Amino acid sequence: MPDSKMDETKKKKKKTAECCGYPISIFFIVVNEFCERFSYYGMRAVLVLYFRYFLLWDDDLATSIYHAFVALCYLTPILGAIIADSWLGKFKTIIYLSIVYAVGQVVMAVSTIHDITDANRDGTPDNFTLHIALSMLGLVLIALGTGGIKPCVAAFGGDQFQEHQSRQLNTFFSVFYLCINAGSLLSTLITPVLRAQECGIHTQQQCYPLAFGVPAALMVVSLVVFIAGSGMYTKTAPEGNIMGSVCKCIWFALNNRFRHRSDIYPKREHWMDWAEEKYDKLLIAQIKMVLKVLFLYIPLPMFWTLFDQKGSRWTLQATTMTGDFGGFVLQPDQMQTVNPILILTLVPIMDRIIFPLIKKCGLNFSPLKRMTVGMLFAATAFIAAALVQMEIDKTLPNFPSSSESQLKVVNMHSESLIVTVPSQEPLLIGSFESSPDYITFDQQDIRLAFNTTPEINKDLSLIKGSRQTLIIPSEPAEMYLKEDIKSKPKEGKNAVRFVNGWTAYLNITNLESSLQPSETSNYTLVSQGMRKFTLTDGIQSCEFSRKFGFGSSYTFLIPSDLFSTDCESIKEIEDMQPNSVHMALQIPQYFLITTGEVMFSVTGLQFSYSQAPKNMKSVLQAGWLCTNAVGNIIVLIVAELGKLPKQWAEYVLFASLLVAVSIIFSIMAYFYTYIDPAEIEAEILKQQETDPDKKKKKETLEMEEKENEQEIKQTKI
Ligand SMILES: N[C@@H](CC(=O)O)C(=O)NCC(=O)O
Repeated sequence: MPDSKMDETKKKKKKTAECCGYPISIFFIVVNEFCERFSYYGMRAVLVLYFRYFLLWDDDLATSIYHAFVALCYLTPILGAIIADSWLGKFKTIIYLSIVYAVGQVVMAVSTIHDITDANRDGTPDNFTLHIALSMLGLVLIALGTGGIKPCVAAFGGDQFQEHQSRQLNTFFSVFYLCINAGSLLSTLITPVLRAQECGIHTQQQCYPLAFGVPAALMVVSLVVFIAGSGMYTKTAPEGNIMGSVCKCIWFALNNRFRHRSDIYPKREHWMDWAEEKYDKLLIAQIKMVLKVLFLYIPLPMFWTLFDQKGSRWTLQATTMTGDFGGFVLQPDQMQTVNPILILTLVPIMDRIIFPLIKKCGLNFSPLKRMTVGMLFAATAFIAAALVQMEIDKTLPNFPSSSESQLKVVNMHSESLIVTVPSQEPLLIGSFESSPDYITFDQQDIRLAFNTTPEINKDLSLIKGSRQTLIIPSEPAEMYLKEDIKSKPKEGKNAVRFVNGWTAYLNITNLESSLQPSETSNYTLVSQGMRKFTLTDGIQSCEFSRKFGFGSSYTFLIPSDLFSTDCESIKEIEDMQPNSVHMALQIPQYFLITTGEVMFSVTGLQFSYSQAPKNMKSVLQAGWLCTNAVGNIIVLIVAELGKLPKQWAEYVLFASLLVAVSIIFSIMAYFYTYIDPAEIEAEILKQQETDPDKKKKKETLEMEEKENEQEIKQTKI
């Protein structure tokens, strides 16, 4: 850093106003972070639902685009860091990219207004392409904004502290993390509630504009708060195209090393020292510091690979559990809020009690050791998840394998039937009853015999890997196969369907279309709790109510005396039992992963700041965030493509991989020596002042740059 600039920064630092030992300016930064994280997590909480139920994408497309968006949010920090460190400085970068971010959120909110293209006023958009284009534009702007400012805000916060405030600096990173999680917790609770409201100009629909609009408003608030603190910040000036210089310097060192590969040249301590002929010692030293830390980051994505599965695999696991806590009911995706709640309690406990206690015991719990222990905690969380999975598996139905087929028989005929099934005892099925459970077949082509007069023999061709029900209507010869669901219904919902034994068509609430006599409806999904269905044939009607748990499936048989019994004669066949393992069993795994997160992530954030040279603080923060992006990409590739047949085995595999990676990381950490970048930089600057070669090197560099420029000009001519 040029001496004049360093003096300028020092002078500015002296002026910062303090409160309880902290610079007042950080108040604006943490409030800004709170609002920004509210905006980000709030939007994320309803994003998949928007894809699924507004844009009507299928599950796979919705989850892939969601993960790709999250990965992009953690890749763009590198762009933000380059802009900040080389061009605009952190302050301006945060302002400009926050504007991009807020615009993105507004575009996103606009894309969710169905009325803008709903010319026929049927409640659904007429021009999906416009909504998709707007939402993709919004998401790209959001990813650019949120990712771009992320490395700058943490580093900018760190810049507000002076040398004598190192204790407060560490506390700042913890408070910063608390704000992230307070924002995330509140928005994850609030935005789904906003979405559940109904709104619209021509027709009332789920209120996505409000669910996306509130995060957009919070982003504007975040920007205003940040600007409000403008007069109080310590702003370090950018130092020109530092990334360009870093790349050129590394390239030169590599080239020079290659040119001098013969043994006749004396070895140098570090390969970067081969840049000494041309580049400043300070720059070389700074690059060495950054490379050392980046090298250490190589194993870290594995932590995020496990951590980020709490939003996917663990939420899916929760859908196979019950969330009835007596006084309140927790939905599977709400289980994720346990993480920020635990962060809000664990960070102060760790900071105030656990870490000081460890220090008092004389143990050196250095940042890298903390991170290793954090990884091990995350691995244990996955072992806990595997144990929970084993408990769940015991209660799951016996679903068919890919080579098997399963069949159930439902008798809507007025008399009992004896059904002869290959390699089974004959089944006696009463009127309006079903066979006790699904029968599994290794073959697809089977022949069934029925004791009707005349006897019926039916050849069936079953679907491999499927569950089917053979419906025998009042006229047995017209029997037909209906495909059943073969996995737990999504999001902890319940799958229900009706078989119409009434003599006329029926309209039933929640069903897509009316049901003809003897027809079986498709499944409709209903949430947990008391649900009411109204059945009507256009003349008569009756109501049928039932309380549902989580993850069950039922076939309701409608008898011919439906209206005379006021719907009470409807018979239920339980195709899939409701979930019985309680979601509370997931708390230990959440506790372990969050403890791991506090040790790993909060420490990593501090470590990345403390070990970075002054002019590359944002770059290292970006490097740290990139580990998260790579982790997300690994989730996409490994977890989505390479599924193991047993979910618990996949959890154990991930836990083992993280243990292996943490061992490698601990070895790398053992050889890492902590540095004080400011001290090293000051030392080199001092040496350089007395170094006669320095001036010469600078002149050579300037001459080479001029020559390059001339060459470029000539080529243009
Ligand atoms: N614990 C997470 C927040 C969450 O998942 O709700 C966290 O702190 N992430 C770090 C971030 O910067 O968002």
